[in-house]
This record gives sequence, C-alpha cells and structure tokens, in this order.
Amino acid sequence: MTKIAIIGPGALGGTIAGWLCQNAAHEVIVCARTPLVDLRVETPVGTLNAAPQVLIDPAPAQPVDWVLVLTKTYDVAAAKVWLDSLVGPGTRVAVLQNGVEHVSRFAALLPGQAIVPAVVDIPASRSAPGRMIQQRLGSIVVPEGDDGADFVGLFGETKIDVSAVADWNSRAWGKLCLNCAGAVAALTQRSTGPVWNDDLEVLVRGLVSECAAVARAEGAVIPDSLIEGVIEGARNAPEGAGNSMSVDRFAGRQMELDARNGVIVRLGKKHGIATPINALFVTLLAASGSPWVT
Ligand SMILES: NC(=O)C1=CN([C@@H]2O[C@H](COP(=O)(O)OP(=O)(O)OC[C@H]3O[C@@H](n4cnc5c(N)ncnc54)[C@H](OP(=O)(O)O)[C@@H]3O)[C@@H](O)[C@H]2O)C=CC1
Ligand SMILES: CC(C)(CO)C(=O)C(=O)O
Repeated sequence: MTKIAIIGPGALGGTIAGWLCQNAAHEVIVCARTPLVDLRVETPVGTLNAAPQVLIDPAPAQPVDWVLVLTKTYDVAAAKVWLDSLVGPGTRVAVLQNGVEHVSRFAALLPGQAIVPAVVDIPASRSAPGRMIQQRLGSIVVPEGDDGADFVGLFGETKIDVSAVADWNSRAWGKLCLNCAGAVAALTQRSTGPVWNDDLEVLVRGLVSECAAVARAEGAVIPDSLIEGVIEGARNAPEGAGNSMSVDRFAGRQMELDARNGVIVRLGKKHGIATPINALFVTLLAASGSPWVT
C-alpha cells in the first residue's frame, strides 16, 4: 500500500486525487483547507467517485510515502504545517504547480528533501468543494531518474499521460510560455479569441517572446513553432476559455502573478533581457485589486 497525501484538493488537486483513488494499492489522504465530504470528478472518459480520508487539521497527520502539493504557489507558506506532519525521512514530495521554480520554492521549507517538480497540462475547474471538471485528460511531466520513475508509477492505473523526460527544464519553460499569455485574459476577463485584433496580438506575442528569450537564457530549448502555437491558441480561444489565474482574479483571490509573469521579469533582469510587456501586466494586475504575493 502506497500512502499518498494531496495538499490542496482544488481544481487540479481534486482531479488528481480522484484518479489516484481508483488504484486499490493507494491509500490517498486529502489535506484540505475547506472541508469536503467526498470527490466527484467529471472526466472526458466518465465520472470518478471516491471517498478518501479527508483531513483539515495537520495535527493527526503522519509521514507518508508521497506528498503531492497542489496549492496555488501563493499558498505554499501556509502548506508548511502539513509538510511538517506528512514528511518523514523516506517521503518524496512532488510539486504540481505552474511556473519554473518548483524546487527553489520548497528548498527552504524542505532542506535536503527529495523534491520532484511536475509540469501539469490538465485543464480543470472546481464547481464546489470536492466537485471537479477535467476538460482534457492531459499530461504530467517530471524529470528522469528514480524519483521520476516512481512518480510515473503512481499514475499507472490512470488515463493521464504521465512521463519522465531528460530535459524537464525545457518542458517547464515551454509551459510558462503558454501560461504567461494567460495574463491577458486575467486582466481583461475575456477570452482572447472573440476580441482578437492586431494590437492584442502584439501584446500576446510580446509576453510569449520575452518568456522564450529568458527561457533560452536559462538553457531551455524553445522552438519558434512553440511561440507561434501559443499565439495561434490565443487567437482561437473560444468565449469562456480562461485559465487558473483568470479564475483567481474573477473570484477576487490572490494570483500566481509572480510565478507566471514576475519570474520572467526577475530572471530577465538577471540575464540583461528586457521584459517590458510582462512587467506591464505584472504592474497592472498587481494594481487591479488582488494582492500580489510572492
Ligand atoms: N486549474 C488548472 O486547470 C491548472 C492548474 N495548474 C496549477 O496547479 C496549481 C493548483 O491550481 P488549481 O487547482 O487551479 O488551484 P485551486 O485554487 O483550484 O486549488 C488550490 C487548493 O489549495 C487549497 N489550499 C490552499 N491553502 C491550503 C492549505 N494551507 N492547506 C490545504 N489546502 C490549501 C485550496 O483550498 P480551498 O478549497 O479553501 O480554496 C484549494 O483547494 C497551481 O499552481 C496552478 O497554476 C496547472 C495546470 C492546470
Ligand atoms: C492553461 C492551463 C489550463 C493548461 O493546463 C493552465 O495551466 C492553467 O489554467 O493554469
């Protein structure tokens, strides 16, 4: 029996928990802030139901084999109390969040601990506590190695495409090229497709090109076709298509602004790369009503 604790059963965490519960060899423990009774995930291949153990108090939690962190990046500090209870000498911690700083974000909280960074491409939303909708089966990518292989093994009974790759850095930056463009929808509260015009394309292209330039300086391989693909996706985004940052802004919550756009500005400065469009969106979104917490 593999004990897996999931911290943060929101849109993505609830979806991942629902899938992992389908394997009888897993004991899944859901670590929640808002109470929930059970899980129901509407997936592209049917509905998953599960009733794992749910904890809302870290005190009774014990060390587990795997901790999967699925809070927003701005809630990582608050998740520390869970890590203090759940992490023992043999525990591996996987971070399933957006951005490129998965490991450094946790280094101070978990000194010397094995941390498995995961790039997740699974669009999911939550309609109520424990009620998730997974729009696409999607994929998860972790770095090659023993921990990566074991992480992939956790998902053996699921229909999610989970793999370990040699060049994780390029995958993480490639995903950031997509996510940084999400700042437009977060700011306008509209999908980009229905309001597309040449001026909007200049902004989307600017966000993504700046990200790609910083990515390449950080050693990532980003083909020009990836940049064009993101722009094409934004051009064709149908009405209602948002992202997890626009969901946060719409709900009046904090945003992962630093993890998704601020990081491009910060690392751009390090490399002497100008990032004015990302800086503009960081400034405007930070001033838009939701506090920017790093
Ligand atoms: N949603 C998506 O489509 C995708 C999201 N991602 C990334 O995945 C990560 C998670 O995103 P998403 O699932 O959308 O976020 P949500 O806001 O939907 O979920 C975050 C969850 O973390 C919980 N939480 C916050 N603090 C704590 C705490 N101290 N203890 C326990 N639980 C806590 C929240 O509790 P509460 O229930 O009280 O809100 C919520 O359930 C982000 O980094 C995001 O960028 C990546 C790919 C796709
Ligand atoms: C764009 C998407 C849905 C891709 O998985 C995402 O990463 C997010 O909404 O944060």
